[in-house]
Amino acid sequence: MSQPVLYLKNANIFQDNILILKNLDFEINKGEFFYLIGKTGSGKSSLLKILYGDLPLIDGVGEVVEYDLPSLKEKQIPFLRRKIGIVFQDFKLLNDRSINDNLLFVLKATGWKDKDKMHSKINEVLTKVGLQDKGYKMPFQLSGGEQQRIAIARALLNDPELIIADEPTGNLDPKTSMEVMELLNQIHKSGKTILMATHDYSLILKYPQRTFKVENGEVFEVVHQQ
Ligand SMILES: Nc1ncnc2c1ncn2[C@@H]1O[C@H](COP(=O)(O)OP(=O)(O)OP(=O)(O)O)[C@@H](O)[C@H]1O
Repeated sequence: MSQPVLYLKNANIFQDNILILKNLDFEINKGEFFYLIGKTGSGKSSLLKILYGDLPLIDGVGEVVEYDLPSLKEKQIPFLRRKIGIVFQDFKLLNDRSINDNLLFVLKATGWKDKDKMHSKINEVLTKVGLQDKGYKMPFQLSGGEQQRIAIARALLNDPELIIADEPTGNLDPKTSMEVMELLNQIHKSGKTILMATHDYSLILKYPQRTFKVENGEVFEVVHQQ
């Protein structure tokens, strides 16, 4: 039987006491790949923030990777984030250190201690994204597409149950966007659950997956025409 990695029921999402999304009701099962589409300002990021604990769920019920959202405590958030890999539009790499040190920083911050295990994990995730020979470089020495692949490698470090990608191709040219999509697809095929927000319909047409649309404060599933 399929198992939900996340669900929201009767959820209303607020930013600064303003209702942004109402009556959300959806679930994502293990191994699925979902898009969240919608115009700028429609509320995609707000919805994702609820899911990774950056915004509290104050109205409605929901669970993400076995964490109950309405009762989520501040001190649980780092543990929730270990089970979720998050990829942002602007990569969010630390520019004052090498790629290896960026990855090492995350491992240490999430409780890893054994040096050999950390090095082999870094090698494993860099190999997954095809950048095993770039670990010694500084982020600014890499192209935008390479930086995003490093950000995806970073998201994989703790073997997350869910990957949340917020406009991961938003800063990339069309060709590089396709390369990042190929990589996300490959990661999906390896068994990961992915939820990706985008406003780029051409990506969805090229890589069709189940799609939720955010519009006029509501979220509903879009049925693709075959
Ligand atoms: N921290 C905040 N405080 C108050 N209002 C906010 C905050 N963040 C977002 N909003 C408002 O919430 C609404 C939804 O924003 P959100 O960032 O979720 O949209 P989005 O669909 O992700 O758009 P984008 O693609 O531009 O990020 C917008 O009207 C925005 O102005």
